[in-house]
Amino acid sequence: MRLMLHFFRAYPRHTLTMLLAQLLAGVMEGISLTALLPMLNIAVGGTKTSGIGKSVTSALHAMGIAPTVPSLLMVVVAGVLLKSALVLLADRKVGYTVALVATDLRLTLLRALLGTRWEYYLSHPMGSLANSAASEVIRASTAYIHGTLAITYMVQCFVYAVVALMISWKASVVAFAAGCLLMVLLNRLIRKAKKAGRQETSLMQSLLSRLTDCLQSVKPLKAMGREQLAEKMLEEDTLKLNKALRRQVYSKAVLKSLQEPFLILMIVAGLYATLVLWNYELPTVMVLVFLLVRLLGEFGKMQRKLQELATCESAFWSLQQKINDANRQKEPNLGQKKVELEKNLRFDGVSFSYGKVQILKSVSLEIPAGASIAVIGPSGAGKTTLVDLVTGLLRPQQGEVLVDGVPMGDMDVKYWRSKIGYVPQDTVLLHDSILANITLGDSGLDATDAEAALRAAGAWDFVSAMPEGMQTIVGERGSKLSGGQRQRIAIARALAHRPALLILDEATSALDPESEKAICETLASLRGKVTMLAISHQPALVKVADRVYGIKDKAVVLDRPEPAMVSTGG
Ligand SMILES: Nc1ncnc2c1ncn2[C@@H]1O[C@H](COP(=O)(O)OP(=O)(O)OP(=O)(O)O)[C@@H](O)[C@H]1O
Repeated sequence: MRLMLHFFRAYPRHTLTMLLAQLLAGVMEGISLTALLPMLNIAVGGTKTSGIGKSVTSALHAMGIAPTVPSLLMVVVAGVLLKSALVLLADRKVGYTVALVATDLRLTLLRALLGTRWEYYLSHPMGSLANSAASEVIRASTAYIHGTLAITYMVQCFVYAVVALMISWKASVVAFAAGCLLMVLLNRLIRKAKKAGRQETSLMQSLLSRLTDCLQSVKPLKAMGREQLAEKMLEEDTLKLNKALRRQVYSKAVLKSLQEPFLILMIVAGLYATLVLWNYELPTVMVLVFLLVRLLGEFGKMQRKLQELATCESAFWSLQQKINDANRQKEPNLGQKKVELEKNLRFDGVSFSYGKVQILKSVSLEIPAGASIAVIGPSGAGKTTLVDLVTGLLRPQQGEVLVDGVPMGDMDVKYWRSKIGYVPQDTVLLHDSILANITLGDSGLDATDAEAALRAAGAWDFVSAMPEGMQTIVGERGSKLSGGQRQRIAIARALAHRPALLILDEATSALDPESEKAICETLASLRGKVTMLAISHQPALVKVADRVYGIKDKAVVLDRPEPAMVSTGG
């Protein structure tokens, strides 16, 4: 029920309306039930009506209506109809709230995930995050339905209990004791379902993160005939998941099957007590038994809903933990200054370590605006790390990265990044049109901007030759294009918003010499129009650079051509 309190705080208006409608529906049903008593009394030719039944007949008298079988039946029917209308209102509110809960959870999760530091993505499996946005959100919002239904049945039980209490306190006390006994006996099954639900949550996370990894590398796996290894890995989690689901189904089935015999037992005991031990009149016995059946029936439903709530609850808390985790790792945007890269980009005594492993030590270098810079160095030397420091995805432990003299800490980093065009080594295109892959949904860019970017990237010839031109769908991860074509689209994407700095992170290393040569020519044509920072081992790309920096032993040295401009760390 902690979850329902949480929902109540988050959606007080929706939850209150729903509860109020349920309560009124319960009262309506209560009225129609109490009208049964005098009605049955009259029907069986009884002379006296006492207790709650008398209140109903008095109320009818006060309204100028004679308490006859038809008028009392009208009260019963009116009560039931009003109850149905109120239940409809409550159900509609629940449905809307569930959709709202799912939407809010998804948006909160997405905002939290997209706002985190870069390091967060390095340590969290993507499949598990995708699972949270898809299945955990559904399970968490379903928990709201189960929780509200459990409350609904609780309200109904309360109303039946009050009516029963007004008819016979003895019978009510016995029924209440029976309810408590049922609760204690079956609570174990609810705990079991909760445990199985937690297992389902963690197994789904593991399964989906493995599945994402496997699907991302399905080509090499298939090419090497190793897909059965992935299958084995996934099969293990799937079988464990099956076990957890079976445990859930089993505990649900046991709960359901135990409830019915208990109900029959209680009715038999109730009939015996009211007819034989307490000698109640037949109308009273009939109404009490009817109430008992309804009360225990609703009680059983409440338990089943509590059990389902327990199974889904873990998805909500897991989701909440991810949102809190991501928010704790929110990327700070401390500064306000907007930089354009009009003068230069500088590293001033920058040192960076991943944990205890130092990658760069006291690096100082300058990238003048408009220059084309290449950074070379052996694998693992720290080239990508250097680029991540330029984009502000990583922050140095010592020293400063400055743009036009403004330190990163004083900059509006998001604005700075909007001035960057970034082309990674492995371009992942969206399964969408070429146009959409270039504009990325930016409303400030249209087909003309995309065409200009495609021309600048040397991609216009092959795009315009396609039957559907820029509307051509590129396939999953751009699989319908060649590596060189994908890379040109990626360059066009990076150029479309007219960046001040174009970063190429090993952008040509996966290409054949022909495609590489063509791309280098494109990059040479951009020289002087945009500041370029290219990480590369490729001689072709190094040749088009004005300056080449080399990373060696954690330091950056000028490789060519102006050694005086660079100072290296010791
Ligand atoms: N998130 C990380 N956590 C810990 N160590 C890391 C992390 N990212 C990179 N490293 C380590 O930092 C070093 C530099 O990595 P980086 O990716 O910057 O090298 P690189 O010069 O770009 O290499 P390559 O040319 O192979 O891409 C490597 O030894 C790498 O193992």
